[in-house]
Amino acid sequence: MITVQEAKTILSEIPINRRTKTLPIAKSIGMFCAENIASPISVPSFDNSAMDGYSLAFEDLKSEMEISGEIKAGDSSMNKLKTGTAVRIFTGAPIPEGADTIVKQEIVTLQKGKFVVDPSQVKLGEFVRKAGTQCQIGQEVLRIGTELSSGTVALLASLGIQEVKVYDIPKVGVILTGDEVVSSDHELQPGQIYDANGPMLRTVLSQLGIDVEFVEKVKDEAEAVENSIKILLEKVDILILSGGISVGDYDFVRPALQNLGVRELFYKVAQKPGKPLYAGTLGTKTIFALPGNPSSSLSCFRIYVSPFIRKFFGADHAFETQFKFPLAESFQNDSSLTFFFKCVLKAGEIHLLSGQESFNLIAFNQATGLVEIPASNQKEQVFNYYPF
Ligand SMILES: Nc1nc2c(c(=O)[nH]1)N[C@H]1C(S)=C(S)[C@@H](COP(=O)(O)OP(=O)(O)OC[C@H]3O[C@@H](n4cnc5c(N)ncnc54)[C@H](O)[C@@H]3O)O[C@H]1N2
Ligand code: MOO
Repeated sequence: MITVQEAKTILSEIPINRRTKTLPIAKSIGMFCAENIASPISVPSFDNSAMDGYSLAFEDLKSEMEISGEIKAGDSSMNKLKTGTAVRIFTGAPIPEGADTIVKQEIVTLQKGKFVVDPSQVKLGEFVRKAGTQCQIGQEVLRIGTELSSGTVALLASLGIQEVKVYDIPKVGVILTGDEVVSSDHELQPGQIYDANGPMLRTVLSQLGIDVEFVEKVKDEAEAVENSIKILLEKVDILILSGGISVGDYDFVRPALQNLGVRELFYKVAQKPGKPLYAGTLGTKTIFALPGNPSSSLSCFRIYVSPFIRKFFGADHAFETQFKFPLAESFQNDSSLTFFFKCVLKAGEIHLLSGQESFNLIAFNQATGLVEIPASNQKEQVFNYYPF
């Protein structure tokens, strides 16, 4: 049995053949950039005013000056300042040739059509947005591997860039096992349970932007499980199985994967829930078998599968935990397993929820995320937190 960290390391080292595609920038949020982008223009492309006010040449500044014209945003930048005068100007408008300073209108009074100011309040070069201050033509503005955000869309749009090359999302297949599991449009017969993992996996995958085209329910029979895996593996990059990975007589998933030549990366992680987690590869394909208990499935998805999918997308540090918080009340984990507890993060502290059993989903409904409590936690002050 391996540790949580060992499992993460193994998964983070699986080589990935990323595909790329080109998307309109507005559809690229959450994807990762697959190209370095240099700016095709300088921004701003011309010196312009950061304030509504008056533009002038600082060396000609006097307490009273003639106003020789007006420039508004969108006017041509070919205006030339008449020496010794001020020009009315608005935010974003091009600074006229010969001017180097903007005086904001709040400190100016107009007397008989003239501009009147206290010169001691004006600074050379103030409120001028110089050409190229955001970026120069040819300057690298986006690097490969950057996650695209609404901020990125604004940046690229400001440069006149309409499309961006990103890493493509993986094709994902899901196979549900368990003869007792039925969908919610059936009436429950004795011994049956409703399928929680199917809708849950569809939803968490769709949150990642992935359509699961192939959700199959397979019979708990060795041949059926093997066939189903074989067919689906041909179509997908990542295959997720739910259930049938433990040691019972009807747990056919692991032998089926072995028969199909899947290379086992690990089976069983020293954690609760989700101890019987399996991961393997076949060529460029990665296979996860999640333990059937819904809580174990969701927990393993969040801790291992979701980062792996994000790595496929282009997130190079997807397995690094970003958040650490203290527990509101101390908890001693005396077992040899790492616990992933459903919890609520509130005011910077983690509150553990009651009802942590693997079959119990009540706490999942209330949880904002999972907290990782390592085995024999003696000295930890803060704990890894995985938001949903
Ligand atoms: N002798 C042992 N038995 C078990 C061990 C063990 O180490 N030794 N581990 C236990 C742990 S921990 C877990 S977790 C489960 C994992 O078992 P499987 O992956 O084989 O899952 P199943 O047996 O198929 O199902 C477990 C449980 O979950 C329910 N289930 C399955 N699929 C769904 C679904 N789609 N929606 C809702 N619920 C589902 C299923 O009915 C079972 O109750 O093994 C323990 N046993
Ligand atoms: O670890 Mo199992 O996932 O406890 O129920």
